[in-house]
Amino acid sequence: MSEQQSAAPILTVSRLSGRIAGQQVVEDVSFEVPAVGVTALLGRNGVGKTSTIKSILGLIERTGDVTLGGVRIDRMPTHRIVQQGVGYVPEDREVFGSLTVAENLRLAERDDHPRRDLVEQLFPDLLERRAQRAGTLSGGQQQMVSLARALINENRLLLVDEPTKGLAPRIVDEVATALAEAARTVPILLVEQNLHVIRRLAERVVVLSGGRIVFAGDAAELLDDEARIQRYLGVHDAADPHDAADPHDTAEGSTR
Ligand SMILES: Nc1ncnc2c1ncn2[C@@H]1O[C@H](COP(=O)(O)OP(=O)(O)OP(=O)(O)O)[C@@H](O)[C@H]1O
Repeated sequence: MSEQQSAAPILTVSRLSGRIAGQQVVEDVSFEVPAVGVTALLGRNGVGKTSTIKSILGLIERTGDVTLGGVRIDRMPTHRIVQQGVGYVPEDREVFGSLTVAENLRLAERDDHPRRDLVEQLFPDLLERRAQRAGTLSGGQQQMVSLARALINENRLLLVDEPTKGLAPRIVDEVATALAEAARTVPILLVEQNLHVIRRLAERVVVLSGGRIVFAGDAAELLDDEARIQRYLGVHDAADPHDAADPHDTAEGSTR
């Protein structure tokens, strides 16, 4: 077992279930996230990855035990979970489109000493675009804003949901590089479909299938097993590392 995996978990999820509009979307799921590195949460479309993240955050009705650094958070409202040090980068980015990049970042600042230097170092492009309205940024740039909003505070864990979805290959690489840098400062639970990105970033993977965890362990062990990848994810680990990406990186990232 690697040193990283032997570290005490930062997040423990035990018998977690989640419901949306009375329908069970997460069923009795248990897994751990180590206190260092990237853990990828994988599974076919619609299996409940986003709903698992939302259940952890209390964004949907849930039951089960969730502990952060040994402290139960499953009875807390979302804002208290965030105050405990859980950063969230949602699937649809959710930047404020009519506000500037700088305003988006300022609104996210929670700490007395926001980590502006880190954000500027990780995302120099955002520094140049600080006066630009976020709604006019490309999808990749909006993803950087969303990541920067989570990184500006000192968090104990980041929950990052499909950060490369719909981005062009070059932008996928940039987002992956930013995540790799971020992972040096904070553990990350990452929902991601792009196997190339998972291979690059994740030390550990947790796979959801049929409502259950069917694999939890070394990323390399799963990624080197073509038959299991096909069975669990329904995809090949294709030679073209970017085959999951949309060829267009447009300014269509969601805004509000
Ligand atoms: N707001 C909602 N109302 C009703 N059903 C929902 C809602 N959101 C999600 N679901 C259902 O919950 C199930 C799990 O969805 P979820 O988005 O968690 O899956 P996922 O694994 O993240 O999928 P994907 O990889 O496609 O993003 C799906 O069957 C989905 O249709």
